[in-house]
Parts: sequence; C-alpha cells; structure tokens
Amino acid sequence: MAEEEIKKGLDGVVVDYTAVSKVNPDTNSLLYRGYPVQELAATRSFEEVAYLLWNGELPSSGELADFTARERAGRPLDPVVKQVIDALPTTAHPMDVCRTAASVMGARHELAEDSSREANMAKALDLFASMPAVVAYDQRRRRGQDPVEPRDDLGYSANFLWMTFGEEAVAEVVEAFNVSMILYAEHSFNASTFAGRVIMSTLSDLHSAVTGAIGALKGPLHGGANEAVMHTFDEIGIRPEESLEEAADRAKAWMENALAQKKKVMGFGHRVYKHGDSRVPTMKAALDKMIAHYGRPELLGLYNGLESAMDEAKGIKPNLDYPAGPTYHLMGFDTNMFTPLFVASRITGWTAHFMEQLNANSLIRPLSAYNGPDERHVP
Ligand SMILES: CC(=O)SCCNC(=O)CCNC(=O)[C@H](O)C(C)(C)COP(=O)(O)OP(=O)(O)OC[C@H]1O[C@@H](n2cnc3c(N)ncnc32)[C@H](O)[C@@H]1OP(=O)(O)O
Ligand SMILES: O=C([O-])CC(=O)C(=O)O
Repeated sequence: MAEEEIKKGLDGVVVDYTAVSKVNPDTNSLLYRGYPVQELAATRSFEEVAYLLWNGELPSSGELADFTARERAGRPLDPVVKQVIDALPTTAHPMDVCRTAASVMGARHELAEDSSREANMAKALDLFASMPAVVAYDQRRRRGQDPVEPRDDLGYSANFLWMTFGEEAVAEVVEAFNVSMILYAEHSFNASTFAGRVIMSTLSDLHSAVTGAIGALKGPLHGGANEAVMHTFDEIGIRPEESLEEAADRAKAWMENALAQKKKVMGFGHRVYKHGDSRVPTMKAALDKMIAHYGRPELLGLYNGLESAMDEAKGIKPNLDYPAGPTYHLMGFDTNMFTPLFVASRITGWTAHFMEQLNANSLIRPLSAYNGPDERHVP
C-alpha cells in the first residue's frame, strides 16, 4: 500500500474558501472583510465590527441605529440561564459556565431548529448581546457580589464593564476594552472556528457549533493562553513596588530557566504567523495606555523581560493573548474570566463562519491512515 502523506494538525492545509477574514503572515496583516483590523480598532466600535463580519459591509448610520437597538434589547440575562449558572459550582471554570450557557440558550431559543439565514442572524445577535451578561454575572457571583443589570444608554464595551464592576469605566478603559474585542473577533480557520465549522457541516444548529467552539477555545494552546500568561506573571511574582528594570531582570531569568527546561510558555508562538502576530502592536499600545493609566510600570517590566528573553533564545514572538492578559488584569477582571472575554468577542467571527459554511456546505470528513493491528479474528 502506498504511504499516505499525513498532515498532522492539518498544518499548512488549505481546507476551504472564506470571505470573512484574511490572515497574511507574509505581510503580517489581518483583514476583516477586506478592512485592516488596525483601522477598524482605531476608528470603529465593536458593534460596527460585528455588523461588518455578519453582513460583509460596515453599517450605515440607520443600519447601526437599528442593530444597536436590537443588541441593547437582547442584553438582559434569561432567568433560566441565570438559574442554571447558579446551579453550577464555582469550582467549575468560567469557560464551562459559558459553554453551558450557550447550550441552554440554544435549547430555549424559539428558532432552535430553524437554520435559515434569518434565524441564524437572529441567534448570532442574541448570543452576541447576552454573553457579556453571562460573563459579568459569573465573575460577580464568584466574588459574592449582587448582579448588575445592563444599561441601554451605554455602548457594548462600556456596558460590559458596567455589568462586571458596577461602576462606569472611564473613556480610556472603555476604549482599550473595545480594541481588545475587535482584535479578538475573527481569525480565519483557527481551531475553535474550524471545530464549529465541522459541527455546522453536519447540518447541526448554530448554538451547537458555538458550544463546541467554546470547548475548543478553552485549551491553553488556543484561547486559554490569555489566562496562562497571567499565571506566568503570577509565578514570576507581581510586585507593584518594583521598578520596571528590576521586574524585567526577574522575568528574563524566569524565561531563561523555563526554556532551559524545555517548557512551552503560553502567549508566544503561532501556527500561522512566524514573524509576529499582526494584532500585537495594536493590543500592546492599548496595554501601554492601561499601564500608564493604572500606574503599574512593573508589569511592563515583566512583559518586556519575557518578550526579549524569548526573542533572544528562540526568536519566537508574542501572540495576541500576551498583551491581552495583563490588559484584562489591569482592568480588574479575574484571571479565569479572560478566556470568556475572548468568547464574547469571537462569537461574532464564529457565527459569521458558521453561516458561511452553511451557504456552501460540504460535510467535513477527512481520512485517516490506519496504524493498528492487522486484521485478526475473535478467538
Ligand atoms: C489567540 C490564539 O489562540 S494564539 C495561540 C495561543 N497559544 C499559545 O500561546 C500557546 C503557546 N504556543 C504554542 O504552543 C505554539 O506556538 C502554537 C500551538 C500556538 C503553534 O504551534 P505550532 O505551529 O504547532 O508549532 P510548534 O508547537 O510545533 O512549535 C515549533 C517550535 O517552536 C517551539 N515553540 C513554539 N511555541 C513555543 C512557546 N510558546 N514556548 C516555547 N517554545 C515554543 C516549539 O517547542 C517547537 O520547537 P522545536 O521545533 O524545537 O520542537
Ligand atoms: O489563528 C489561530 O490559530 C489562533 C488565533 O490567533 C486566533 O484564533 O485568534
């Protein structure tokens, strides 16, 4: 038998077309529906980007007003979802809570078994509108705090921070959060999007695909890395009284030791980008603003120390999760809430892909090469 060529991890394999986004590692660029993500992050709200990902075009002011009104109306948490969350132990990871919430929302959706474009758009918008309430509610219940109801006089990002912390965030923090949501929204055939497209390709429903995608995002080789970055910072030790230089020296020493032990350090490396992640400069600029805003230069020291030691030793660059982790930490999110924040954002890109998959569907079912025992017979 001819030796099959195995493409482990589907590395380098082009599986299908997509018009949602283009990742180009050669030019280090990322386009959402043709627009550079840096331009969107600098000039647009996350709501406009969600509209763009689903509809292919940026909204007119009338379209945006209508879209925003629907998003704001969908913000309150369904009381049944709230009950289900309350029944889950706080030992469960918040990603398990998100995954369960998405599943319950699917089971309760009035259009659950309708996979028309209109129904899927409505489901996507409902998930987008209500996931912030899930994340905010979960962080507050874990802290023993009462829930905070959404406000329909605030934009998506300002309301998200309001529901989580119970106070209005200053414009600079809202802006940095908005940037993070836009940067996390979409990234072609990454593992979670692909997992969801596989589910969608069986003609399953949108919520099932989102639920599966959340499971795929949880792992530290993918979305879970933004939490792992903070665990690294914690392991090195965050010392607010320390100077930037002292923190950088300790971080460098930590990295050299980790690499000597052949450890993988989360927040670095990427399957597609080999010369740096296109989104990092924009997210790093947002982190720099937060470091200045909260007056925490020692965190920049840890950041710089790890980055330069990794670059010197292996030439491996940070990915988006690296600057996003400390940014969310500074804003006051608990570390185990970071990947749920990624979920709240990526719901937009995921659902754009799932609708695209249905539009030109072919069951995703690759082949495997068998390497078990030769045929034998039951004694
Ligand atoms: C938003 C996102 O999901 S971005 C990705 C977030 N994930 C992480 O940050 C996890 C840490 N990074 C990694 O594990 C990897 O870089 C991945 C999984 C993201 C991509 O990996 P792949 O393309 O499969 O490359 P692979 O893991 O084979 O790495 C190639 C080489 O670089 C090394 N390498 C890659 N990333 C790292 C890292 N973070 N720390 C240390 N070494 C690394 C590998 O050990 C390997 O070295 P070797 O050839 O000497 O064995
Ligand atoms: O593209 C990937 O493999 C992972 C990633 O950066 C993302 O999903 O944002």
